[in-house]
Parts: sequence; structure tokens; C-alpha cells
Amino acid sequence: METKNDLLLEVKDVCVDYQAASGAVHAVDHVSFTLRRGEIMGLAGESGSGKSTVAYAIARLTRPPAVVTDGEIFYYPHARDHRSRGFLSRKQRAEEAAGAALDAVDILDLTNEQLRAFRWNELAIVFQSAMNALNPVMKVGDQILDVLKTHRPDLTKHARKEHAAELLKLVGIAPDRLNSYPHELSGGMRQRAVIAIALALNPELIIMDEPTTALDVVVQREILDLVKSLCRELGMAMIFITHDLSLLLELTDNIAIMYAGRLVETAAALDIYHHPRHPYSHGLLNSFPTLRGPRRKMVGIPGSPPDLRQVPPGCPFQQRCPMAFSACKTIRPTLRPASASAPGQLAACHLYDPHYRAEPPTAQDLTASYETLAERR
Ligand SMILES: Nc1ncnc2c1ncn2[C@@H]1O[C@H](COP(=O)(O)OP(=O)(O)OP(=O)(O)O)[C@@H](O)[C@H]1O
Repeated sequence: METKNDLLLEVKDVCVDYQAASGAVHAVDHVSFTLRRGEIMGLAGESGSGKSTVAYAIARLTRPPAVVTDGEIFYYPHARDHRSRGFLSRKQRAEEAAGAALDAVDILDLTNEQLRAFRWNELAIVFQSAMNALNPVMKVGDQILDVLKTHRPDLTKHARKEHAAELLKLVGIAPDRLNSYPHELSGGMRQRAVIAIALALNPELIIMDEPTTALDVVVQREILDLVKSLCRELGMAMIFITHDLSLLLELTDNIAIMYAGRLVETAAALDIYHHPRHPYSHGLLNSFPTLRGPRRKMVGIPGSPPDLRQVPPGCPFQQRCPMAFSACKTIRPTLRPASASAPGQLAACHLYDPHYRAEPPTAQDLTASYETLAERR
């Protein structure tokens, strides 16, 4: 059973705007979710839906013109060796030393010094096209050693070298590659090296933002298998961000789907796979071919997302939704249970509100509505 002790991260009502001359872009609009220790969560949605901005907010990497305008991001520290405790305040460290249980810390309130200790030690992030993030004029080994030198001054030079070799081995690269320059490695190997650097301090949470988009499908699969097994082996939680929902079905425990800066559905990966409830999730799943499972007719979602400076009232998906009705145009739906058989599956959609509709739509209803829409085009 899930307990409060399992909680690692609690994102609560977070809003992020990009302050543009033409008006504020509401990139993240009251997003809330939780992550348990060791959980692999997927964050999916079309390009521009706000996925990366959520990641930036969690890592406190938002820079002007981005501003976190509301919300809290609680991190639940876990009792570990004290070298990783620099992100706690002096008062919290004294409390911990006195044997008190640690309270959650709001990442948005950390000082710059606390943040430095928090990143790498607790949270590592691998960005889009990360394989180009390596310094081209520095040997791979030296890049790993640099991180260890800065954050593990307690280790001897020899111990750091040994640890760097172990990290490379962990991601499936022969340790003699420590002496290679990035251009001497294949794209997949560079990506693995970046992951090794992210793992250098054994973080509790790793965020991967589209880490495999630049790789071919076979290498992509190898990297996905690798990160999944590393999470399981090291007990590390992960938020994996991609626009390709089908990638997440096999990789993750739970999936959150974003549309126009909002979460529209959250559920166990299996529940999304068998029966996505939100019409957007249904459309998104049917926009990608799957490698396994039954063949599906691909229909796609007509139209494009709204301008995030002026999202229409009601549901942000209403203009593209094949099942929208009058309430969708005026009343903003919030996440609510969408299925009695899968109580953890939540959808922000009036179709699942008994106040508007006695029987929720079936998967066939959703498919048929998209097909009708496609025929009308
Ligand atoms: N510097 C900026 N100024 C103004 N708007 C921005 C800026 N950066 C991002 N945005 C807008 O914020 C929204 C969310 O962007 P974000 O990159 O978080 O989406 P995403 O889902 O991660 O997309 P992608 O998969 O393409 O990275 C988009 O509409 C984008 O145009």
C-alpha cells in the first residue's frame, strides 16, 4: 500500500508563464501530480504542451521570460548519507540530527546554495539532444571526473577514477572509453555517457526530456531498456518526457498527458494502453503506430492547439474534440475519476461527469467520433 513515506515529489497547482511582449504565454496552468520513490512516470503531449516547462520548474531552471506564477513543488527528503544534505536548511539538518522525521522542502523556496546541492545529488536532468551536451574538446572520462571533483571532494583521485569507470560500465560502455573524445563515440554511446554523468551522484530522481529523439529506432529502444533497468536497479524515480505516447506504454508505471499547459489525463500506463479516457489521449494514442499489440487504424487529431496567450474558456481541447458539447465551451473541467474499474485513472473531461452524461463514452464511441470527424473533412 502507498504511504506518505513513499512520496518523493508533489507538484501542486504549478503555473508558469512566459512573459512575451504580445502577452503572457500560459505554458503551465495549474499542473498537479505526485511521484513515488522509484516510480517511472511518463509525461506526454504534443510539442508546445508545456512538458519541458514543467521539468524546468521542478529543477528550478526556469529563466526569464519564464516565471513560476503559482504553486508549490514539495520534495520529500529521504534519510541518506549526510553528504547529500546540503539542500536542507541548517534548522532542518539540526532536526534530522536530533532524530526528527524530515519535512518536505518546497523546491521553489530553496536558496541558490541549497539548489546547487539539490541538483545532481537529488535530481539530475537529461535534456533534449543531450548527446550534443558533452564538451567536444574534453575526454568523456574528464567530464565525469569534473562532476565528481565538484560534488564529491571527499573522494580520493583514485576513487573518483574508479567510480567514473564503474559509471561507464553501468551504462554499457567499456571503461577504456574514459579516454575517448565525444566525436569518437556513436550517437547512442554519447547518449549513454550523458546518462552516466547524470547518475554520477546517485540521484533519487532523474528527469529525461526527449532524450532519444535524435537516435534511430533500434538505438532508441536500447537506451529505453537501459534507463528502465537502471531505475529499477538503483531504486531511482524518473520522469520521462516525450511527445510519443506509444514509447511510454512499455517504459513507465504511470503516465500524465498534457494539453495546452494542463494535465488532461493521469493513469497507470496499462490503463492508458487499454483504454485512454480523455478524447485527446485517445487521439494521441491513435496518432502513433505501436510495435506490439493489435493493429489500430490511425486517424490523427485534426486542427492545432490553442494560442497559449488566449486559451478559450472551458476545456482547452474543445475546438478539436469530436465529442465536445455546450458545457465544454464554458466550464473548465478538472481531473476526476473516469472509470469505476480503474479508480486511479483521472480525466479532465465533462464526458465522465455524471452531471452531464449518465454513461461515459466507450472506446468504440471515441473511435467512431474521430472517424466521423475525419469523414466530414
Ligand atoms: N522563451 C519563450 N518565450 C515565449 N514562449 C515560450 C518560450 N519558451 C517556450 N514557450 C512556449 O511555451 C509553451 C510550452 O513550451 P514547452 O517547450 O514547455 O513545450 P513542450 O511540450 O516541452 O514542447 P516540445 O516537445 O516541443 O519541447 C509553448 O507554447 C512554447 O511556444
